[in-house]
Amino acid sequence: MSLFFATERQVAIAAVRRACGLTSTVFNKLIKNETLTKGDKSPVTVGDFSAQAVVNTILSRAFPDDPIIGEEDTKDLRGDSPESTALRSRVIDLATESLAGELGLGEMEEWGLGPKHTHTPSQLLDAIDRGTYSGGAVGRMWTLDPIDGTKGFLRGEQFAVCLALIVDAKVQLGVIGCPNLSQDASKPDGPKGCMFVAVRGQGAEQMSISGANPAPVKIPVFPDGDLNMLESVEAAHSSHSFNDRVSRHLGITRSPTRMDSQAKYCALSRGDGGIYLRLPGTSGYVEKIWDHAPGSLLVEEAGGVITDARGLPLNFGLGRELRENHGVVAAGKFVHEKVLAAVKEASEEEKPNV
Ligand SMILES: Nc1ncnc2c1ncn2[C@@H]1O[C@H](COP(=O)(O)O)[C@@H](O)[C@H]1OP(=O)(O)O
Ligand SMILES: [Mg+2]
Ligand SMILES: [Mg+2]
Ligand SMILES: [Mg+2]
Repeated sequence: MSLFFATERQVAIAAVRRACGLTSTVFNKLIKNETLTKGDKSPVTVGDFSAQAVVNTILSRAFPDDPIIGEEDTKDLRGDSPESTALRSRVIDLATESLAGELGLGEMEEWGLGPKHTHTPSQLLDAIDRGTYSGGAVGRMWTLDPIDGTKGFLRGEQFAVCLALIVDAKVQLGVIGCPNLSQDASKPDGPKGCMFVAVRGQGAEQMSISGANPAPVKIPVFPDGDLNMLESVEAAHSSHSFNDRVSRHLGITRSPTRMDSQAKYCALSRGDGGIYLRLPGTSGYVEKIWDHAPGSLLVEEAGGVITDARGLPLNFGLGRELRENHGVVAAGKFVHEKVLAAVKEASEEEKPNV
């Protein structure tokens, strides 16, 4: 096997693993005033901020020249109000505790990481703000969603820690940690917590969050009548009624599986759902690159196809947003074209969706 991106893969797995551990700690201890509502009305918790501090600290030590496009920034943490001060100190404590753990990376010492190294509060806040890079079509850059599906996280349902390496607008590596996803889809009450790792040209695999039981994932060929749709829980994030219409065109009778976050891409990659469809609602929200970069590579490396609703490739080279894309259609390679045709038919019936 080619060893392209071997170090990046190892570091990204270690960083996502650490952040997954942190999110579980936060969930068990989250108190009411540790959640804020951002300008776009979406929630953000101490978990989102501290997970971004941890992942960005690890990435910046291992790859000091790589810029990072992360979802969060410290605007709400740097103020002097009692709320900001309390939030800031919780974020710093959580990140400090998480970074003090063993990372299992050979170069840890050399990079100034691991149990022997401390990080000052201002270094941790600056690490969060390493995520403010504006992106673009040229060069290496990481993109991070420290908690994708914050609403799912708060409900105790699906969420994901999502990290990808983009080089010249192409996703080369993607790691998604899903602490609440069943390791075996056929045993929903069995052990939970999986990580999905994809490297371009090297395939996709699932493992436990600790790295145990790695196994390749592949989208199966679904017999007709066995397909089903994966979609958001939040109706405001994508149109459920449009998906129903597409399902009718495809003759799908099974009810959709609703799940928060990029866990949907993970489910698709292992055949736990045949189609992921995400058409914009009416709010004018533009999708962000960190919400699709690792998931898109996972789907491709698992043998699937991903485009927008018009059949165009997702363009990760236009900055922080997928500005020129319209929705997302992901499915196995034998199904994708049929889904696009059904989306077209459905949208002709239901302007103004596409
Ligand atoms: N109005 C919106 N429309 C679409 N997606 C949104 C909107 N607000 C937030 N999101 C983002 O959509 C993703 C989750 O959607 P879903 O779970 O439905 O797939 C998350 O990345 C979430 O951000 P966040 O990372 O803050 O949770
Ligand atoms: Mg958010
Ligand atoms: Mg997020
Ligand atoms: Mg997100």
